[in-house]
Parts: sequence; C-alpha cells; structure tokens
Amino acid sequence: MITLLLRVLGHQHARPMRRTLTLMTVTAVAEGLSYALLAPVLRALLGDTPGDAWPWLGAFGAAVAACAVLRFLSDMSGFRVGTSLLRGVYHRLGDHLARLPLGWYSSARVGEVSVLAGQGVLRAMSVIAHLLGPFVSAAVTPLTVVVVILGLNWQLGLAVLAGVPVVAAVQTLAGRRTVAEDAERATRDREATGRVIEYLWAQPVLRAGGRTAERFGLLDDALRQVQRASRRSALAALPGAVGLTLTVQALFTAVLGLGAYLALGGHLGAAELLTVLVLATRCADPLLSLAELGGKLRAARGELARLDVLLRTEPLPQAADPVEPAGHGVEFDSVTFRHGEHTVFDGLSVSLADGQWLAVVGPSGAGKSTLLQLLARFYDVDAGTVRVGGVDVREIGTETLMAQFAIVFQDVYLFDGTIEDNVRLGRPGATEAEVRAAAGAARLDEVIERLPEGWATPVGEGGARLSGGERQRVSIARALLKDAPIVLLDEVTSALDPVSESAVHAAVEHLVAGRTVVSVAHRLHTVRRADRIVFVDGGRIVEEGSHEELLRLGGRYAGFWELTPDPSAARPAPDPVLPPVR
Ligand SMILES: Nc1ncnc2c1ncn2[C@@H]1O[C@H](COP(=O)(O)OP(=O)(O)OP(=O)(O)O)[C@@H](O)[C@H]1O
Repeated sequence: MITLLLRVLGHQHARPMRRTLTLMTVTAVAEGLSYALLAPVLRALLGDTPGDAWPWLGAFGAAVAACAVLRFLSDMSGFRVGTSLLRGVYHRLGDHLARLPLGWYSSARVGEVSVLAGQGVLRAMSVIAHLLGPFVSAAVTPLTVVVVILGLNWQLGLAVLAGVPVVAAVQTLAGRRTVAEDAERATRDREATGRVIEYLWAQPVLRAGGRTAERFGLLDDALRQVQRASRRSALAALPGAVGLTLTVQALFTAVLGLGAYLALGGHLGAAELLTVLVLATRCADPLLSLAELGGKLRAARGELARLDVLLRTEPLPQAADPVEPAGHGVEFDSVTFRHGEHTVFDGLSVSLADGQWLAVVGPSGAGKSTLLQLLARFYDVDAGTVRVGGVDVREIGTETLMAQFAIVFQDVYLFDGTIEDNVRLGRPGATEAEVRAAAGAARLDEVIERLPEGWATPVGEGGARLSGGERQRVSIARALLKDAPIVLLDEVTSALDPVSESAVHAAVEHLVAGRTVVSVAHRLHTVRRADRIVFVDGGRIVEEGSHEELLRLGGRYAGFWELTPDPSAARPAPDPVLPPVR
C-alpha cells in the first residue's frame, strides 16, 4: 500500500511520509508501554502501603499526557502531510493530463477522470490524513501490549502472543473475501455517477424526444446495481467482522481463564492479573477497529490503483532535440492510422504548400476530422509521416506545434468567464486594440453591442449563455487573435441558421486570409474556391483537384455536388462562399 502510495504521489514525498509513519509508530508504542505503569499502581494499591501508589499514579498521568501530546503531533503530521500530498497529487495529475494526447480525451474518459479527480483523490489521500494513524495504532499498540504482558508473566504473554497470528489470519481472510465485492461496488458507483451526469446533461434531448422516463429507467437501474453491490459488499464483510469479534473475545476469555488458573495456583499476583486484564481489554478495542479500518483502506487502495493506472498512461513521446518547422506547408506522407481495430487511413498521401487552402470532403465517418487531428498531433500515426513546415510533427515541440495552428471546430467550448476572457485565451498578452480588432473581424462586435454587459458578459459553463453562432464568432475571434499561420476548420457552419452562417462565413474569411488552411465541410458550396479539394473514402483519397476539375471528372465529388442544395436559393443574400482573401 505504501509503495503504491509513493508511486502515485512521487518518490519526493517519501521522506515526509516516512517521518509521519515513524511518529505514528512511536505514538502507538508509547501508548502500549504507558499501560505497563498500571502494574506498580495496582500492586501498591492492593498491597500493604496504598500510599506508595501516588508516585506511580503521577508517572502514569505524565505518560498519558505525553502520549496525548504525541498523538496530537502524529495526527497533525498525518493531516499536514495528507493535505500537502493532496495538493501535490492534484498538480501531478494536472501536469500529466496536460501531457496526454488530445485524442485520449473521449467523453467516457472525461467522466472517469472527473470522478477520480473529485472523490477518488480525496479518498486515496484520506489514507494518510485519517486512516494511517488509527491503523498503525490498531496494529502496533496491541503488539506493544503483548510485550508488556510478556514482561509481567511469560505464560500469559505467550498465550496472548499465540493469538497474534490468529487475529492476523482472520483479518487477512476477511479482507480477501471482500476484495471482489469492493471492486464491484466501486465499478457500479462509477457507472451510476456517469449515468447521473449523462441524465443531467441530456435533459434537453430527452425532453424533446419524450425519452425522459426511459433514460431515467437506465439511471434507476444503475442506482439499483449500486444498492445491490453495496449490499453484497456489506454482506461479504460481515463474516469477517463477526469472525474478528469472536476471535478477539475468545482470546480475551482464554487469557482470563489462564490468568485465573495461574492466580489460583499462586503463580500470579492479583495486581498482575488485574493489569493483564486491563491490558487485554486495551488490546481488544483497536483490534476490533481493524475490521472497519481494513475495509476503508481497501476502498482507498482501489482509488490509488486507478490513479496509478492513469498516471502511468504514456503521454505522446517528445522529441529529444525538437526541430523548428520551416514554413507552413503541410504534408501527409503514406499515412496509416487506426482507431483500435478500425483502419481510418491506409497509406494516405497529400501535401499542401504554404498559404494554400485544402478542403477535405467525403462521406460521414471517412476520417475528415481525424485528418485535422493528426495534423495537430491529437494522435500519432501508425505508419507514414505527418509534416508541418517540412518537419515530422513528432520532431516538433508540443508548444511550437500548437502555436502553428488556429483551430475552429463545430463544437465550440467556452470557459465560464466573460466574453473578453474567452477571446483573450487566443493570446493572453494581446493589447486592448488587438482584442477589439479581432472581435470586429469576427463580427463579434455586433454580438457584444447587443449584450447588456458587453465584453464583461459571462458566457456560462461551456458558453451555454450564447447561441451556437455567437459561440462560433467568439471562437473565430480567439483564433484571429492567436494569429497562427495554419488554420484548421472543421464543419464550422454546418449547424447554423442562415443569418448566423453568413456572419460566421464573413468572420472565417478574415481568419483564412493569407494563411495555410485545411478545412472540412459537408456543405460543398463553402469549399468550392479551395485551391485543392480531396475526396476521402475507404481510408484513401479517391479524387483530388479543384472544384471545376472534380465536377468535370463526374465522379464522387460531382455526385455530392449534385445533392448539395444551392445556398442562394435558400436566401436572397449574395453567395456566402468562403473565399480566402489573399
Ligand atoms: N475516439 C475514437 N475512437 C474510435 N473510433 C473513432 C474515434 N474517433 C473517430 N473514430 C472513428 O474513426 C472514423 C473517422 O472518424 P471522423 O470523425 O474522422 O470521420 P468524419 O469523416 O469526420 O465523419 P463526420 O463527417 O461524420 O464527422 C469513424 O469511423 C469513427 O467512428
């Protein structure tokens, strides 16, 4: 457990952990030894000169006070180490998550990590702050008491010593019995948490589709599973807890019987017998608490193991000597890429010169978005090479690579801050004038004028207080402010109404001007002025050329074009195509 804890926390925390453990052990030993002073107290009290008990009583009181101070210090140390490790583990987790490839962040993972970062880390860290002290006490104090009893009477000492492996065996068996049920309960807990989050997030869809009751049924099922798993885990723990109680009581009775036998035979004084019985009682309480503590420690261990797995997930390898890209052209050279068993690209090659516009079209699931993700190194390719500025993206430092791209996706995520905060994210050091200019070019100024709090309007979590088109404009203003040389656009306007679409197109015009652009679009009228269009299907490029060339070819692209509604028919405004202004 301690090894796992140190692996998760980092070995730099080994020293304060060791110090705290030592302090806890010293406290537990001192508490055990302090009971030895009961023997002279009782001997004096039951002897001919009871007044002799005073100095021993004083010593006993001093020992109790010293133990209380030690207990306070060790509890404080555990608490301090626990809270500082909590901060440390959050930093470690944060640093690690920041290095994991963006492709790793599926929605299931996000749910899992949020549960782990919330409850999981707290539960794992409670080991040091709240569980380790009582556990050390429950294990070490009885062992010290056994040594004290051995010093008082070897026969009774041996009898108690013989009980140690019995208690340890019962405790271990009880632990083993519950491992599977504890793990099952933790899994069901996580599933139910995921269902609760899904149920809350999906309310608009569920209500619109009249499916609220059906999805609530699934959530209800998950909660019932948690209930069942909790019952099973409690039932599995019951025999162990009862077994431990019976064992401890049987041992106590045996010690009592043996003590009475020795006392009656004249081999043990009444004071020693009383002391041994008091000591045996002091042993029993911590031993009985072992069952409950063991269960909590096992639960914390499960969380630690999950944290360990997460922290051991390999980030994408970083180049030892990062290379600077020379220019802003992009190239896919015989790229093969798989999502699990599914081959998305199989030897795909295409290149784009600096300042050109490549449009990627193809049926749903052909891999258009994946192409953009490979450029920004959300994933590494399985074979072949993706180059930016003539350099393999794996050879470029992460920050340098990300600085090359302004990315605008269909699903825009805004942070829970003001509009200005969200635009500034593109370039935090930008001047006021630069931020205003980016907003103007993105047609965000029109939106800001309408809002009562203007730039200081809070956008809500994920940008929930803005419409889809408004969020897009914030995202484009952010990208404009970033002023990156390569623009990646993914289905930017496919979900917008015609008015928003037209405004976003105008904004995108500014964004793509003079830059290398790779864009994905379903609506072909938005890409017909691209320098090159590739039609992707079956993991390969099946057609390639300009809009006119592909129409003349009369192939797949031409077929798609036939099905594309004419945007000018939908509204009287001029054709809102997306011409790169160069
Ligand atoms: N994280 C993932 N794990 C497993 N498979 C994935 C993942 N992301 C995408 N895929 C699969 O990879 C393939 C390509 O997906 P991609 O999103 O790139 O397609 P697309 O052409 O952009 O589709 P659409 O036009 O519908 O958005 C699809 O078959 C998809 O199911």
